[in-house]
Amino acid sequence: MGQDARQRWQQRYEAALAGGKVRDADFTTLSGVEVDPVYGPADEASVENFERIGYPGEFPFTRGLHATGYRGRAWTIRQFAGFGNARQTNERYKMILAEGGGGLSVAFDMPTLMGRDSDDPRALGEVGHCGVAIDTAADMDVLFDGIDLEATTTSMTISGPAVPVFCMYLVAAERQGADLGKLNGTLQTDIFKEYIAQKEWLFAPEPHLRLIGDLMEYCAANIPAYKPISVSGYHIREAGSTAAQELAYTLADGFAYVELGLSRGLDIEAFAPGLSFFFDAHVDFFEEIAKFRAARRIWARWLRDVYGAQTEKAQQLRFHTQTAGVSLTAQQPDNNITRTAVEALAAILGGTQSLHTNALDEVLALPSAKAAHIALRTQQVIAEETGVLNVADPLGGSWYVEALTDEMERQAEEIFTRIKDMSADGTMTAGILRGIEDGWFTGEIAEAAFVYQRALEKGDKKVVGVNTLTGSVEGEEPLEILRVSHEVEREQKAELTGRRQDRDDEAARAAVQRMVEVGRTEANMLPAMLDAVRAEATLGEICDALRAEWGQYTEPARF
Ligand SMILES: C[C@H](C(=O)O)C(=O)SCCNC(=O)CCNC(=O)[C@H](O)C(C)(C)COP(=O)(O)OP(=O)(O)OC[C@H]1O[C@@H](n2cnc3c(N)ncnc32)[C@H](O)[C@@H]1OP(=O)(O)O
Repeated sequence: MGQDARQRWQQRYEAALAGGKVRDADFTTLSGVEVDPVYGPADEASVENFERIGYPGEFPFTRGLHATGYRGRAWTIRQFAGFGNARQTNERYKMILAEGGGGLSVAFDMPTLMGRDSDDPRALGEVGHCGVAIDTAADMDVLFDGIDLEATTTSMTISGPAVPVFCMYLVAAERQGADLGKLNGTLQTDIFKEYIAQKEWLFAPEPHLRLIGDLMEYCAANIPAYKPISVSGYHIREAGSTAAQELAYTLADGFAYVELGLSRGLDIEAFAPGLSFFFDAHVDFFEEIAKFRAARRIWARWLRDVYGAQTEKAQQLRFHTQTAGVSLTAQQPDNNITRTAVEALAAILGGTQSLHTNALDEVLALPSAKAAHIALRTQQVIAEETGVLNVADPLGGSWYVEALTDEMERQAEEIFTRIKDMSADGTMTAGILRGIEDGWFTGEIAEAAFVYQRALEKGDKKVVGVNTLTGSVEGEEPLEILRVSHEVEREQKAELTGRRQDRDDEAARAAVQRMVEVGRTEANMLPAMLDAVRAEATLGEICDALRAEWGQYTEPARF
């Protein structure tokens, strides 16, 4: 790379400028000082292994994906939201978009996340509580009523029943008259992290991975901009892992999806850009920034050197970030605004593409409208007032941040080796599946959580309001909590009964049966699943049919 990395960056930047890809905005400090779009060493040769750092927009992307950084485009403000029924959530989305939110992010309720209908006895008491209840494509129509799906990028956080829910989304877009090939958005789909940390699975890994393979194939062929998998470290971290474990397990899961795509004969240049990532931004500011920078570098290196991706688009790690829910405290909850702001800043300085900031009351309940508003404004204050959009990777070259980035990478590589050592056939996939079966991941995470908890109890690590500076704060008012009425459940069940009555029942059942039959062949299941959804088959009916066919997953017991 040598001395001319800066020149290559300059050419890229100028090309972007000439192409109108740099926003027309004020890029000076508050006091009016002109600042460059990026900074680097005067003499690249004087920095050991400078090519591991480089410039933004160039392999290995340690300093970011784009030569222009946030001067080209700021991160997407994507607030995760959903509660009650589709109508209530639609109103919240319209509020988010009207207030400057850049994209949507759907939170589903627990029955939906588990592939159960709202009238399933197991859903009792849960309908609409931790997210929105979606039973059929008609609910999706209401969820996105008045929101142009072709023009809005939407993320859907669902993994077990991701594929049928995605089919409902496509059908809703189809009914809006959207060109499906132009849709852009993200589906979580990451089943590995369910087995490792979150535990919202439906079937055993094997049939599940087949379905995910079908989804990858379908999207790469038909909806090129869509990201069918959001490989998620967030839940691994929230379960108690360290930053390096979060990084390594997540990237290893990502490698396994690459292996899945390759095993299906898909073109890595076409499907790798559809793998996006989702990380936690915890409260240790510098460690988190280092983690994000290391993530980009490791991914680019492995995609190029191990899996043979040639194009930059296929080597680039794109990620969404959510501030750390586990860092929030029920004690002195107003302090959560401060924690969230610091964590958001870490994500931004780490070069995130998309960001959710938690509401101060999320430790207690779903966000109230006021708390959701403050969380949104937190991102906007950072974006509009602090100057962070002016300079790409402003901490690049900091001795501390570079050393910590190297350390994150070293630890992650060590973990990859341990996972590979568990693999019977040398693939990352076999190592991960073995680690899941043996409870290795859950054991490692539990151990890390234990070490941190002990440090908290000894007072080596501190949390304000919890183990230091405790007690009530003068003038603090009790929080107003959002409560979802049980009425929602009654209404949603009545709605579902009505839909079952209105549809051609025979046609819906036959379509589900056809989908099951396609599943017995090697053909892609998505077209048949789409037909079932068009016939208003419910999520529970589709998932039950697949559960009956493939069996349910039970976690191996571990003591
Ligand atoms: C905890 C909770 C739970 O479990 O309960 C959860 O899981 S919540 C989980 C919630 N999950 C999420 O919200 C996941 C969100 N994920 C995403 O939005 C995506 O996967 C993402 C991370 C790739 C971000 O996508 P995005 O569309 O918002 O942002 P992008 O950065 O891709 O930007 C959009 C377009 O602008 C382009 N672009 C961006 N910046 C620049 C620049 N400086 N110069 C030139 N072009 C640029 C990109 O290449 C892209 O174009 P082009 O498209 O042409 O390349």
